[in-house]
Amino acid sequence: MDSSIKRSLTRIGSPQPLRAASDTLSTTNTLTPTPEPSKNQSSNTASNRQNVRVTVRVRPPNAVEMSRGETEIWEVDSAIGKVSLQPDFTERYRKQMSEYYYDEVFTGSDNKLLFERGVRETVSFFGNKGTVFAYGQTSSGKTFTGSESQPGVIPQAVDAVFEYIKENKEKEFLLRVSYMEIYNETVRDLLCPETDDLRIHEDKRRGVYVSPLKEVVVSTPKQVMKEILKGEANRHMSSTDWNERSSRSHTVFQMVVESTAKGSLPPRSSRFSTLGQKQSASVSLSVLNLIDLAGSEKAASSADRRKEGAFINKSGHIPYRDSKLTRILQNSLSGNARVAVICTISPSVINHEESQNTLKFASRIKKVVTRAQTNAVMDDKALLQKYRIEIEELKAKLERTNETNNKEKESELSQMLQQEKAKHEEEMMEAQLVRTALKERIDHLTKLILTNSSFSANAQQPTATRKPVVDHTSSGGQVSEFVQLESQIEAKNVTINLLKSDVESKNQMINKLTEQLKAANEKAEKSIRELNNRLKAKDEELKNLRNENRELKTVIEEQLGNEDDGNANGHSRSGSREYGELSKTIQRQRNIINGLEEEIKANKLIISNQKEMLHRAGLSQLQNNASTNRVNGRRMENDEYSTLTKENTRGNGSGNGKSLVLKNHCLIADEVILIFLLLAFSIFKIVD
Ligand SMILES: Nc1ncnc2c1ncn2[C@@H]1O[C@H](COP(=O)(O)OP(=O)(O)OP(=O)(O)O)[C@@H](O)[C@H]1O
Repeated sequence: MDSSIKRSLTRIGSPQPLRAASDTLSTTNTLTPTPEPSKNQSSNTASNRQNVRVTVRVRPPNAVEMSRGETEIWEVDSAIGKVSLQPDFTERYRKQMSEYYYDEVFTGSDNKLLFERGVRETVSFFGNKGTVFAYGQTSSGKTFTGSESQPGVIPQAVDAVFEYIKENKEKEFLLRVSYMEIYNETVRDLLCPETDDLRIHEDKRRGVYVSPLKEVVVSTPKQVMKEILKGEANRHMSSTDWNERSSRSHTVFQMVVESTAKGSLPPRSSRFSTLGQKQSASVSLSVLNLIDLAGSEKAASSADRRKEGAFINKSGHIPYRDSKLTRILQNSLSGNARVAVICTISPSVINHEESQNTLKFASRIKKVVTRAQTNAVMDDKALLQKYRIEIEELKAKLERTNETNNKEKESELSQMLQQEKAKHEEEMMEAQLVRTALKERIDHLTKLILTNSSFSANAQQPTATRKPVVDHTSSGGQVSEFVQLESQIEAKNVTINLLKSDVESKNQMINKLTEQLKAANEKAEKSIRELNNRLKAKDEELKNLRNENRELKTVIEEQLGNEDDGNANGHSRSGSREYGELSKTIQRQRNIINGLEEEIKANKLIISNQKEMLHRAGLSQLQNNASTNRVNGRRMENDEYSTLTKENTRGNGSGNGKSLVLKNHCLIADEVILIFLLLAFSIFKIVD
């Protein structure tokens, strides 16, 4: 357990307030000294009069004390509750008291025994207020007594509360915890340090209380310890020197236990009387205070600390009448409260004076009698009741809401159900329609598609007499027909896809051939153009020669006419020579013309041959396309292909995949033919 937690619940101030405490105690109305302190006095008194239970523990010598060889000066007799000076020291300290009696005295380290004998009764006294103090000088063993390690008093006290709750099955409980610090007369909320201005209030019902103070509802011991840790952390954060501060501040950790008999809350209907006055259930409040009082032993070290110590002295007096702590603890120290004080002392001679002061304080406080009364409250502020009432009210509200809404909900629900039903029926109808439409469509498609695979088998049968694919005579048959049709459609789709890919490859091939044909056509056109040009040139040449011939002929004829005249005039010889030359020239030209004509003829023949070649090349390609239809390695029979072609050309317009394929084939073939026709036409045009 964190030492800070231990401190928070075990640290109690030094013996210095004792003198004042005894003075104050004797003057209080609620806390009155008993005449004879004796062992177990509390249990010997009347049942409603309880002493403050005082336990004294003399711790064993610690390692330092032993190493120094310090002498132990105190003796303990647990059987009679006596703490006394060793006989060797009675003379030395003769001015001091030499023996004291308490409810319980201990030495050693048994925290369990100490709790059982010294504290449990106070903690378990439900219906009242219990306050546990630890008191002693520094290093006397307060932390050890309170710590978790053994475990100490604090965890055992918390466990005891929960044990009690567990055992009391006929009751219901609500636990809330708070943690506050009083430093320089200012109250701080350690569970909510940001809260300012915490004030002490008092009213007849609740007595003295601090507000606004955060109270955390807890349900396990672990949660309680967690809140203690949280509070300690806040205490640390608010101090630059925690040790110093802790010796000057008081802390009060408070557990409020609300309890009521199960089912004791009046029913909702009877909570209001006929006069309209609200009735309350009886809720018992138990309060357990775990107090860490400021120490004062360190304050004597300087003037300032003395001043501080004086303040603490003033605060440390029971009942702290004029201080905040006094007021806060007023309820817990008044008549119906139980107080357990654990005083710790060192065994060492060196601490003799401090130990004497502690023992004196313990003696005086032992004389205080508190009047224990059952703290039954009729308190609307009790959380348990508030929660119960809230739960009841919420239940009632829920009931009312249920009642008023039930009919509406019912009609809403039935309306919704009807709407759902109608919607469902509509959907069913739609589904049926879709199903029928699908079936019709499947039938239709099946008829169309089946033609491909069953053509060969049913080719000779008229469509009307073809065998049905499935038996439609039973509903089971319809389902299987449906399945069959679907599988057939699937198969057709596969075929269609294959055909499509085949068409694609064919298209590619045709494109390639078209490219080749185009190139060949261009080449042929070029050579034809060249030949044409040459023919034109020859024609021109021929034409010129003919003209020349004609002119020569005219000249010859003229000359022949002149020769006749010349013979008469003596020029016949020279005339016949010119004639002979002209004749030769004409002959030569005739030969040239003949040659040219031969050449033209030969060229025309070449052109004609080229046209024929191109034409044949186109046709043979087309034939190849038609005869080498292959689908994924499956050669398609020519008759099948032609059947498909025929089917396609019949043009049923159904839009099925196969028809498209066939159309595609025909289109391609048509394109090729058209190309060749255009080619041929252009060639002929050129030639012509
Ligand atoms: N009953 C005991 N049995 C064994 N050891 C003890 C006992 N009481 C105290 N001690 C040891 O003595 C030393 C001082 O005790 P502790 O820290 O509890 O004193 P304290 O009163 O809390 O001191 P402070 O006021 O300075 O915090 C510790 O080492 C502790 O373990």
